[in-house]
Amino acid sequence: MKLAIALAQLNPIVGDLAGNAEKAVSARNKAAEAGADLIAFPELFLSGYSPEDLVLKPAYQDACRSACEELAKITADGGPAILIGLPWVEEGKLYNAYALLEGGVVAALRFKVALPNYGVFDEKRVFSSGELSGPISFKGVRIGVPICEDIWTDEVVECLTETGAELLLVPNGSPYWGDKQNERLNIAVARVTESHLPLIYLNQIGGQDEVIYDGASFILQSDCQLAGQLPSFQENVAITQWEKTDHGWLCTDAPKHVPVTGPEANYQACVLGLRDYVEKNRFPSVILGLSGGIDSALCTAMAVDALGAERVRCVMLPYHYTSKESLIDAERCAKLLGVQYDIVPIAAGVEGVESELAPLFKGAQRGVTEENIQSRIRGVILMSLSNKFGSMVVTTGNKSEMSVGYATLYGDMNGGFNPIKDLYKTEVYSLSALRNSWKPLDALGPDGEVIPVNILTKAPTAELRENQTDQDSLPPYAVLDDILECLVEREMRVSEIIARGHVPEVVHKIEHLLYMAEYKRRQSAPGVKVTEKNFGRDRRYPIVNRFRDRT
Ligand SMILES: Nc1ncnc2c1ncn2[C@@H]1O[C@H](COP(=O)(O)OP(=O)(O)OC[C@H]2O[C@@H]([n+]3cccc(C(=O)O)c3)[C@H](O)[C@@H]2O)[C@@H](O)[C@H]1O
Ligand SMILES: Nc1ncnc2c1ncn2[C@@H]1O[C@H](COP(=O)(O)OP(=O)(O)OP(=O)(O)O)[C@@H](O)[C@H]1O
Ligand SMILES: NC(=O)CC[C@H](N)C(=O)O
Repeated sequence: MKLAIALAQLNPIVGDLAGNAEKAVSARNKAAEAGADLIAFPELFLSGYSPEDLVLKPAYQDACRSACEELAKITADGGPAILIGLPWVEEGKLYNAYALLEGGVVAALRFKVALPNYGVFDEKRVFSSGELSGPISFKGVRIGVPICEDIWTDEVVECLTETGAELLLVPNGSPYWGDKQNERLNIAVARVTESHLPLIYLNQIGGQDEVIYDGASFILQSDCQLAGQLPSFQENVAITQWEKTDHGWLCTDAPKHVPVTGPEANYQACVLGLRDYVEKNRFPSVILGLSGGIDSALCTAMAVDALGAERVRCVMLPYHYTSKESLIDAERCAKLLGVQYDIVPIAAGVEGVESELAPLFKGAQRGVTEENIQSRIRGVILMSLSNKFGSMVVTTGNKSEMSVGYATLYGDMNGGFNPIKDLYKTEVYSLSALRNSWKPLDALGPDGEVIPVNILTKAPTAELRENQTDQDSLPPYAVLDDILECLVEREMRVSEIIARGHVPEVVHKIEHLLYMAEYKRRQSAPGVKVTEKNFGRDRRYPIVNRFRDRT
């Protein structure tokens, strides 16, 4: 017996039920042409993943069900059956469901059992857990459909194996972070080893607010050999061929792409996250302040790779402290990337604000307040351009700055989305160097050097006062980033961090700054998640917090 299964690794839009159904129909048409018996879509594909609290709305639940019943009708044509995820209400309970659409009707339904409730997930908040159940029968083949988290423990697959599953097809909404693909492979290998069943791991791609899905779907034979691999960060409808042998089902043909990993994957995640945020929110274009520094240069490169140079506008906003070097570097970067570049001096704005405040500030010392006025005037100018032309402001604070509050509220923190929010400054440097020698396949920007080398080699400075460098108030970024990674990602004790060789006062100071900046992060724009613990959905700390680790 043979079976052709199409795998639709596609990019849905949350709430766009008609658009997602249309994508499903067009993928099914392709699958039909290729002679597929069945086409499978990722977790909650019809509703878009993750719908969060939207899924609690009765009107949305009804709309999802209607869209599913409409989609089912097309399967009356005898073409490929459809496996698709959607929210489903049964006896007053809301489930994360996977449906088989066959012969014009919803022929079978299975409900997710294991609801993830950690990190970026809150599924216990919105869904009821399904009962353990057996496989779906399709053309006499018993297909087990554990849904995403259902394979992260052994219980669900054990039940499917005991109830006669011949093949496992796992629909996923599995978010990207650095080493995720390895973790997925380990989990999948464990389930295959226990069950002796081949496993199809089908993930979606795309950005949904701060969370990025990288696709990278794969197929394991029952002996754990990798039988197929779909691309990372790209839509793909793959046809896979299956044959029943004496030893069970064997995948005889499937595409074998090479998955993207490491820094290249982080860069692609940032580009995809920015592109989907802009496109899915229907912005015509984006605008950034280009300072001649590395953060705004990398963000501009990412924006051009995501949207094309014609949809990216940069503005240099010089003041007295802006060096000639910055002006040259910013202009050169804009030229290399081919973006519109304007210069709008901020002196008149800054001086206007300062002179109005002069009577009130009489006798007070000049300092950070005046530095922040520069940043805020830049923010006003960028937001004015945004209002006038509809372009979204891209904000550029990296994870090191966001950690210690090294950014001005209502100033350079203005903006709608931040592609580098989860990249430490040291990674901003390494990804900038990487982009000068490589670009993603689907990048819309130019090849070769796009970030002038001088931007990579000079000392970073906010240029808010004479001869300022970031290191005046912060330890070198290599030290800062190591301490932050220990505190944020690894939740290490201060004593353990000191034992790594860091100066105690510095570690205590960074810990203090990290807690003190929580209020800023709560008001910050969302940005792409690339680590296991981002600021936003992952790391949820209180703002009022007197705890300091003195153990
Ligand atoms: N817990 C809390 N909850 C709510 N609001 C709170 C608060 N604590 C302070 N605030 C408010 O926040 C204000 C202080 O925040 P803010 O006005 O941002 O100012 P602040 O954090 O004092 O200064 C900004 C810092 O960022 C640095 N910076 C600025 C611009 C660019 C860069 C760069 O290199 O990228 C660095 C700058 O050198 C300075 O160290 C206070 O005046 C108060 O109004
Ligand atoms: N002179 C300027 N012209 C245009 N935008 C600016 C200017 N100075 C700052 N900005 C904007 O404010 C952001 C914060 O910049 P700042 O120079 O203070 O520190 P930074 O975090 O080191 O960033 P960068 O590396 O881009 O300079 C910049 O990324 C940029 O978007
Ligand atoms: N949507 C899910 O259930 C995903 C959970 C799973 N642990 C993952 O991150 O891939």
